[in-house]
Amino acid sequence: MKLAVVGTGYVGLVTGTCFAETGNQVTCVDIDERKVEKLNNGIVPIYEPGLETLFHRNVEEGRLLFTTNLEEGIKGAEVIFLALPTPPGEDGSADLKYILKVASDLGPILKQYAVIVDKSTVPVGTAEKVHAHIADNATVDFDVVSNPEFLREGVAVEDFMKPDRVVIGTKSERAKSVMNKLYAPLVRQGNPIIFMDERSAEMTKYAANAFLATKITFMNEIANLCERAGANVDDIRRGIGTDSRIGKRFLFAGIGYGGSCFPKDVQALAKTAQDFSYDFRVLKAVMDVNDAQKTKLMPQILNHFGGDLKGKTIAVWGLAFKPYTDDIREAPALDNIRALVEAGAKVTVYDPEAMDNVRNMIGNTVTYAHTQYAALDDADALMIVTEWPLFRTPDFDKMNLLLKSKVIFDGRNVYELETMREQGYTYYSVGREAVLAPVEQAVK
Ligand SMILES: NC(=O)c1ccc[n+]([C@@H]2O[C@H](COP(=O)([O-])OP(=O)(O)OC[C@H]3O[C@@H](n4cnc5c(N)ncnc54)[C@H](O)[C@@H]3O)[C@@H](O)[C@H]2O)c1
Ligand SMILES: O=c1ccn([C@@H]2O[C@H](COP(=O)(O)OP(=O)(O)O[C@H]3O[C@H](CO)[C@@H](O)[C@H](O)[C@H]3O)[C@@H](O)[C@H]2O)c(=O)[nH]1
Repeated sequence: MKLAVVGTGYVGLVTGTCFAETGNQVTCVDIDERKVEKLNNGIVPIYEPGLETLFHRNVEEGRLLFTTNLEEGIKGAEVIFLALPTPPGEDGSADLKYILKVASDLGPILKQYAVIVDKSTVPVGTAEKVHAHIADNATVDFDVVSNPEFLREGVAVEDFMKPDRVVIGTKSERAKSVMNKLYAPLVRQGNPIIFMDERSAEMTKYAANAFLATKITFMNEIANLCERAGANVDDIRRGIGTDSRIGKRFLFAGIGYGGSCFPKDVQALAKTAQDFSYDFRVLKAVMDVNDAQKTKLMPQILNHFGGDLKGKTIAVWGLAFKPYTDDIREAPALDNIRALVEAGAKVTVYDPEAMDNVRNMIGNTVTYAHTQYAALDDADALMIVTEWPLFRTPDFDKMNLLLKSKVIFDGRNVYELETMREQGYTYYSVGREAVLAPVEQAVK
């Protein structure tokens, strides 16, 4: 099939590349000239395991093209995906200006029937608005379909190629048959295409993200209670995750969820509820708890150093909002760096992928280390914010030589308490007892 993807951000690039991989002819359109130039020069602007290989294969074989010209990009396309940003507006609602602008632009340049697909995360009623904006000046027949995307950054290619399910919102039989044909190679593993109306599809996406954010937040609250009650949240995770009604995934307590989706989508769903005069109390609590959770280690850090971080150096391992991505949108690392600097600390950071993005955002507020160990040189403590695999099995001998004092504040429960005891560390984590090094115990 001939496809167009408008917007070559995370979702657009993965959508375009993966559909090219399943044999379609794809043209991706973006208004960002520099991005399109990079893509045309073979540079993939995001870090996503597995994407580059697919990208290069499909570009070389001529199935994946990039342009800044919308009219040229959609020429002959049977399906046009809108993978455009929907950032939070001032009131928390999803800002539809990018989508509706492209919808208006599409009207006069559509030359034959096409299925226009909302791939972006958009509030209930958006498909109708997109339809109206295109219809304003269209001369041909078209359908607007809601097809929300559930991929996770870092495993986006796998999520896209082997989706748990594909949700398609449309009442048009013609559009259904086009979408069925397009997705057939991806759902052959037995995972379903679930058809529904547009509004339900739009709401499904927000319900999924809000549910997962709530699940994490619930565990974070259990963790906070565990610390007070002397229980271990990791044991509780194993204890409840084995119940198939609860499930093992997304039960990891830590210093809050971040990223480009959960924070904005929970907020947008709360705003939708407000628009329909519904008081969605659970969502308000989720946002509140997550805001506080992000810097929950700060009181312990301040307390450990006697209330003041002046003259102290704190090493931070991990900046991306989660491992396997360079994305720092709403990353808890940023909140913690701000809090550490405000408390007077000198901060040295290391992340395998996200350093350039942080440098572009906060410049020289912090020192950037070349390796995880260089970050520890002369530091008074280590803070772990993102659970990159290389932080899990470090060379403790090396660490012990570099750190000024053996203190770790771990926001992602990367180490076993026993390991920390054996290594002689003072170790604070989330939802588990604090481990105090022998010398610390003597002081207390
Ligand atoms: N990032 C994710 O993991 C993820 C997963 C599922 C769903 N989503 C949703 O998908 C949507 C896109 O997210 P993203 O992270 O890919 O966004 P992004 O901000 O990374 O990329 C959006 C792209 O759209 C381009 N653009 C803006 N206006 C344009 C126009 N008029 N014409 C052509 N291109 C234009 C931008 O230049 C940018 O490259 C959002 O609604 C998001 O909530 C994101
Ligand atoms: O047990 C867990 C799982 C995740 N997180 C945090 O939750 C955030 C989001 O993680 P994840 O969901 O893996 O990343 P995203 O790439 O943001 O993906 C989410 O948001 C996307 C955009 O809407 C959806 O498509 C995905 O299905 C949805 O998982 C990160 O900060 C994680 O550290 C936890 O704290 N504990």
